[in-house]
Amino acid sequence: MLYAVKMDVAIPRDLDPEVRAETVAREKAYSHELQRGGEWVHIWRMVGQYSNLSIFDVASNERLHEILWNLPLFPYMTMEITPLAQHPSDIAVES
Ligand SMILES: O=C(O)CC1=CCC(=O)O1
Repeated sequence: MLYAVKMDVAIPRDLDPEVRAETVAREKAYSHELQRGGEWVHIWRMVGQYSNLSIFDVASNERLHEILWNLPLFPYMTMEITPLAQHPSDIAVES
């Protein structure tokens, strides 16, 4: 199941800089692990924003929830989640 997830990050300005750096480093490592495992298919920076647009390919709604809930930056994020379906004009799937 494919999902587009827009993540807007808003880390409080007064967060301890060490906690901030450590949380961002854990977020990166967690993201890399899921990318290597094939569930986090794409991550794009949204120009001019502390936001990303990501594509996930996961087995279920529950699995996506688990992944997102465990993001180290989850407490500082707002997300918009869009389930994706094949488009009939996609030449990659046209028969
Ligand atoms: O910087 C972001 O957009 C938040 C984020 C998600 C995965 C990652 O490494 O950073």
